[in-house]
Amino acid sequence: MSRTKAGVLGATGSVGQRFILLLANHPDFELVKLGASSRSAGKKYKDACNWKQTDVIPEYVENLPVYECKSEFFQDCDIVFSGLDADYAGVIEQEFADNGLGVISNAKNHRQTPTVPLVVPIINPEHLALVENKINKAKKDGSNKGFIVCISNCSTAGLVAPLKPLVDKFGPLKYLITTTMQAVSGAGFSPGVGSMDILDNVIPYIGGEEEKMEWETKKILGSISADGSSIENIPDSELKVSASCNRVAVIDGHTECVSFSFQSEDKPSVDDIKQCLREYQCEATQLRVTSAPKQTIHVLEQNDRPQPRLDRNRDAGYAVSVGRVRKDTVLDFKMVVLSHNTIIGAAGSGILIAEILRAKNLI
Ligand SMILES: NC(=O)C1=CN([C@@H]2O[C@H](COP(=O)(O)OP(=O)(O)OC[C@H]3O[C@@H](n4cnc5c(N)ncnc54)[C@H](OP(=O)(O)O)[C@@H]3O)[C@@H](O)[C@H]2O)C=CC1
Ligand SMILES: N[C@@H](CC(=O)OP(=O)(O)O)C(=O)O
Repeated sequence: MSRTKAGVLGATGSVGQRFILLLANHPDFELVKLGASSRSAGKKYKDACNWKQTDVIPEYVENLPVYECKSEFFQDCDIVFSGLDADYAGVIEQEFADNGLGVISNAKNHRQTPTVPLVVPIINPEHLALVENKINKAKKDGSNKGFIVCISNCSTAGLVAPLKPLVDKFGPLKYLITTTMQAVSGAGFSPGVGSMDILDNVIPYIGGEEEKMEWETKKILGSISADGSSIENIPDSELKVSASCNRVAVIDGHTECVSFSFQSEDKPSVDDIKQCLREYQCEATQLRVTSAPKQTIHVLEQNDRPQPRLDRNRDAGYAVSVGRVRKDTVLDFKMVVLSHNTIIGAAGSGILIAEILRAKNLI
C-alpha cells in the first residue's frame, strides 16, 4: 500500500511542530505540504519556524516551502492535519472541506457542530462513522467528500480516557469533578506563557478551558443519531461536570485529579475499577495501526504516581496513566490521570485518527 500524502496547517506552531515530528519517517504517511500564516508563506520551513522541540527538525522538512493556507495549494494531499490558531482555523478548515479535502483539526472552532465528530481515538473512534457515511455517499453520488474531524481539548482527552471504559462497564456517570494541572506547552508559542508568569508560580485560570471540558465530555461520551449524520450529546440533566483548570510549571503533560459518581446504586469496587481500566484495549490497538498504544491505560500502584516527567511518554505519549484510584468520601471514587497534552491531547490523536481512517480505506 502506498503512503498517504499529508499536509500540515499551522506547521510552525506548537501543535504543528509536534505533527511534523510524528509524521517524520512515518511508514503510512508522506508529509508533502506545509501551511502557516502569510508571515511564513514563501519561506523555507527552517526559516519560518521558531523550532522548540527537543528533537531536531527532520532533515527533509527543513527546506520544504511554507504555503498560505488555501485549499488550492493542498489538492495533492489525501489528508490535512490542522494546528491552526483558533482565530483563523474555523474559516480556513471549512474552505478546505468545502473543496474536497479531509481535515483533522486541533482547533476548537468546529467541535460543537453536531455533524462534526469530536474524537479521542483511544476512546470514541466509533464516532468516525459520520465520516465513513459521508465518504460512502460521495462515492455513490459524487457529492463533496471533504470532511472535518475535530480532536478534543487536550485536558478533556485525558479526562474521558479512563471514564469511557468505566461507563461502558458500570453504566452512566451522574457527577464528575476535575481539577487540572496543565503544562505550559498547552498554551502554544505565540505568545505562550511568559517565564516570569509561570516560574515559582501556579496560575488558577485558563480562558475558556473549564467550559470546554464541561461540554466536550458530553459529546465524546454521547452517541450517534439514528440516521448516522450527527452526534447527540449526553443531556445536561443526566450528567453534571465541573472543571477547575490551572497552569503549572511543567513543559508537557496535563495532570488531573478526578472524582466521579455512577448513576447506578450498584457500585463497583476499587479493584473492579482498576481491572476494567487495565483490561481496556482501544480499537486502534485491535486494528494494529502504527501508533496504537500497546496498553491504552496504565494503572499505576505507587502512591506518588503518575507524574508528568516520569509517565507522560508511556507508549510514546499515546497512552494515558491513572493512579491513586480510591474511594471518595463525597462522590463514589477519585483518581489521578496524566496524559501527554500535545500527543494524545493533540497531534498524536490526529495521527491515530488518520491511521484508523487509512486502515478502513477511507483515506
Ligand atoms: N498546544 C496544545 O497542547 C494544544 C493546542 N490546541 C489547539 O491547536 C491550535 C494550535 O495551537 P498551538 O500550536 O499551541 O498554537 P501556536 O500559536 O503555537 O501556532 C499557531 C499556528 O497558526 C498559524 N497561524 C496564525 N495565524 C494564521 C493565519 N492568519 N493564517 C494561517 N495560519 C496562521 C501560525 O503560523 P505563523 O508561525 O506563520 O504565525 C502557527 O503555525 C489552537 O487552535 C489550539 O487551541 C489543541 C490541543 C492542544
Ligand atoms: N487550552 C489547552 C490547549 C487546548 O487543547 O486548547 P483547545 O481546546 O483550544 O484546543 C491548554 O492550554 O492546555
